[in-house]
Amino acid sequence: MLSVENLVKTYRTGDKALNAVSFTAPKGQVVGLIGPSGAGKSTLIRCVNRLVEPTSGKVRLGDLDVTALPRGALRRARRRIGMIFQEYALIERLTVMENVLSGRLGYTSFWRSWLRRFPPADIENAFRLLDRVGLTEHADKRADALSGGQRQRVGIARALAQEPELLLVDEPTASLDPKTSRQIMRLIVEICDERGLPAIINIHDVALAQQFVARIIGLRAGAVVFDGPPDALDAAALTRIYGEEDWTAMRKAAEADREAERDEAERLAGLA
Ligand SMILES: Nc1ncnc2c1ncn2[C@@H]1O[C@H](COP(=O)(O)OP(=O)(O)OP(=O)(O)O)[C@@H](O)[C@H]1O
Repeated sequence: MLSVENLVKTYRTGDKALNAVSFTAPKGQVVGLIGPSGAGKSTLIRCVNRLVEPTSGKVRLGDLDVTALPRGALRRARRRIGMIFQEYALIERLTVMENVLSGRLGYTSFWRSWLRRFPPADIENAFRLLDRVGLTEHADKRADALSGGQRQRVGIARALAQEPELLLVDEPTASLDPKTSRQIMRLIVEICDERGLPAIINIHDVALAQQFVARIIGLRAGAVVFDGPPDALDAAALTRIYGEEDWTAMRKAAEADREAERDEAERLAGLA
């Protein structure tokens, strides 16, 4: 379980990015983090693994107080936290398999990893993960030969190779088309459910968050102004989070995407 208590981050510039943020995420729960630009979503994700040092407050992962760890222990603790990024952060010239195995680097001795000799158990596990994300036949391809959706699948498999107890996911679909975005969101949510992994997903696309995650946290100016299931995210809640905006237009765009996908499925069914 992840527990965030009264987290505050004030940057040196005086920007108060987080203002007493508190929530807990039990095992297997995927939390969609939404909010306007500058609301503090990235800061929150980065404070959880202390890529950004919180000014005050606590982050606990199980019985581990992440905020109290000295540097060395923090490095070990970060292995327990998998990250998935918008731009995938793959090593382009390495193969899919090598990228997945790089998730094991924190666990393997320097020389073994330098010689790229990973223990057989790690390699077997990497094959299982590639199978789970649907990339078995691409294991030997270079990362730069893959499509965006395939690259994000590698990013997911690499994060899972760490055997994390928490996933932090930063805009995983921002570079993907709507259909691939839905496939990636579905995959992340299914995997978290299978593994009992809690996750926080920073996501701009409200409709996509509503479609896939069980819980949404809305941030505005560093404070939690909504915390609930997707159904409770009505116009009033959206206005609390984003201010006065035209949500009807956004919803219509999402519905148009879904309709296009249904039409395409019907067309393909007709051809079969
Ligand atoms: N390194 C930094 N130094 C100073 N201020 C920062 C820094 N990073 C972020 N901020 C400020 O903190 C606030 C929150 O920023 P943050 O990037 O966390 O928001 P966000 O919700 O992730 O935005 P976006 O959706 O645009 O990525 C903003 O006012 C931003 O200007």
